Amino acid sequence: MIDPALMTTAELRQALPLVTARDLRVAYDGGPNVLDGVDLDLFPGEMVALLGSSGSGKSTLMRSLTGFAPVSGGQVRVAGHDVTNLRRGELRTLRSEVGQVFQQFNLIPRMSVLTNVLTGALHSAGPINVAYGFTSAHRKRALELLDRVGIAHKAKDPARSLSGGQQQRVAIARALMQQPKLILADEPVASLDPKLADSVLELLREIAVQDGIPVLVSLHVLPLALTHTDRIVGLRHGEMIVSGRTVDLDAAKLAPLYSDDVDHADGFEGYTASEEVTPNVHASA
Ligand SMILES: Nc1ncnc2c1ncn2[C@@H]1O[C@H](COP(=O)(O)OP(=O)(O)OP(=O)(O)O)[C@@H](O)[C@H]1O
Repeated sequence: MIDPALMTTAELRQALPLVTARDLRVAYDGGPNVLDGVDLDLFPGEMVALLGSSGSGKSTLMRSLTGFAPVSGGQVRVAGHDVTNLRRGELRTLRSEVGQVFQQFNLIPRMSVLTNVLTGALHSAGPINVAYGFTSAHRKRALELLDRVGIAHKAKDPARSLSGGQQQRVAIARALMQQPKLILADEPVASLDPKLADSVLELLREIAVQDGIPVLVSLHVLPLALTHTDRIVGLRHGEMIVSGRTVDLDAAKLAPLYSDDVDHADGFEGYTASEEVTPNVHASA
């Protein structure tokens, strides 16, 4: 290991996790733990897949990182915030620092693409008039981000007129508008065909690397996780039973995540990491 005293500030920043969860437990309404002793580190610049069958706790884990889950034990730190013990007003700051991308894009359909991206600024700017309250600097930045995600030419179009892949790019630009320290993407490609899914995940990975932030992405399609991420963590019944570098993992090593999931179990038969698409696995997305 390199002596920390010899590292530059930038190197130190890369080496420190932006997110740490230790022995994290979550229980809804006094029920059983749906997350049970989860440990997680997320480092700047890496794209990490979160896998697990339906109900294993993927969304709950993401919600725990933004203070939306009823944590019953353990610790969570995100970008310097102690999420389980936030000071007054700190929750808003935390949420403004975490960009979120969802399966259904969550755009305002009748508003323009540009306005949708601008709404990303509301997290830090507070309640301002959506139509007239943005500064020219906001608009300039939103247009730059649309250019970055490849759809600046659609800026004036209503969001509803865009394809699914384009809408997800708008949602990513909106998340970037927050200048996030972390991006959480909850099944961001589950509504897209495989080719668009590849391109959206490539974009997210590029952002992780170029902006030096962690991107945590939950996925249902194993080949996508094996192709597009640096690390994979996997939940089963709320416990993290897989955690490793993607290059060290394959479908066989990930199979225990889905051992009681009939759809995925079928999808593993004859699957190797080099196959681009496993129909049964895709069918369940
Ligand atoms: N608001 C809630 N109230 C009570 N139980 C909940 C709530 N949200 C989730 N759960 C339960 O917590 C467990 C984990 O759910 P979660 O949505 O985190 O799983 P998931 O892995 O994201 O599933 P999926 O892949 O289907 O989205 C499930 O048993 C679910 O029923």
